[in-house]
Amino acid sequence: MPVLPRHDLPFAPRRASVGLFGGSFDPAHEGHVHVTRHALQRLELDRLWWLVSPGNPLKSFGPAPLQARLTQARKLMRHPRVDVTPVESLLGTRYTADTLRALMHLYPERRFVWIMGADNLASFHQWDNWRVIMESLPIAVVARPGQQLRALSSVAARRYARARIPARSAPLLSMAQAPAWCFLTVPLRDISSSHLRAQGNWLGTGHL
Ligand SMILES: Nc1ncnc2c1ncn2[C@@H]1O[C@H](COP(=O)(O)OP(=O)(O)OP(=O)(O)O)[C@@H](O)[C@H]1O
Ligand SMILES: O=C(O)c1ccc[n+]([C@@H]2O[C@H](COP(=O)([O-])O)[C@@H](O)[C@H]2O)c1
Repeated sequence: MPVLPRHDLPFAPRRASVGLFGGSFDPAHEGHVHVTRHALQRLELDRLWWLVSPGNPLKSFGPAPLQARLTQARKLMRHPRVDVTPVESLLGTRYTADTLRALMHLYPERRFVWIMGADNLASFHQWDNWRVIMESLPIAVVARPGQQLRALSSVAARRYARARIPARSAPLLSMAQAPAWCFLTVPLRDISSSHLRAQGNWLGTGHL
């Protein structure tokens, strides 16, 4: 994996709360934007970074080229507090646990929160070092159509049931000691990258 110059890493002031929203974004869509806007607001975040992944380690097929996904995602996600970044390429990491360890080392005193859709909580126990992730930083899980039951009955949700905080306390999540997680019920958006790819709307060129 190419390791790019680290001076391209995003900025966050010390003590800032920063949401980390990892994904393939192949392509990015309105569902991602929707999650981002709700997370910024409900978690009262100072910044939110999209971590456009070199490739999900659990997916057998590779995504479109990173540069094309970044270009398309940056056109779609425009917000003064959001950065769309290839952090994992810059750091040379692929697994989330490694990425988080590197970010926490590079950005001391920031309050990171991991953000993911409910489908990812359902399969979270298959991630590399998932318990280390759970115990490293607070996590916000955002509702996704058809995923609520799977997510809330998942291995991770059950194992960390006592670490769940109520949604009304979401503004406190970035200050909570891990393990701590919260399920955010938001208006549902039934949209996915796989659906857009199946429709042939995304050719992986950076344009939709
Ligand atoms: N419509 C949506 N509602 C809530 N969360 C979503 C939605 N779409 C994507 N996410 C979340 O965004 C993150 C990145 O997702 P990803 O880039 O894989 O998009 P996707 O639509 O799930 O892609 P694919 O269909 O290829 O699996 C994941 O945490 C995922 O759960
Ligand atoms: O670290 C892992 O084992 C791992 C396994 C599956 C997914 N992830 C991360 O989860 C995020 C969402 O992935 P995806 O492909 O569903 O968009 C993205 O940042 C991936 O790198 C991480």
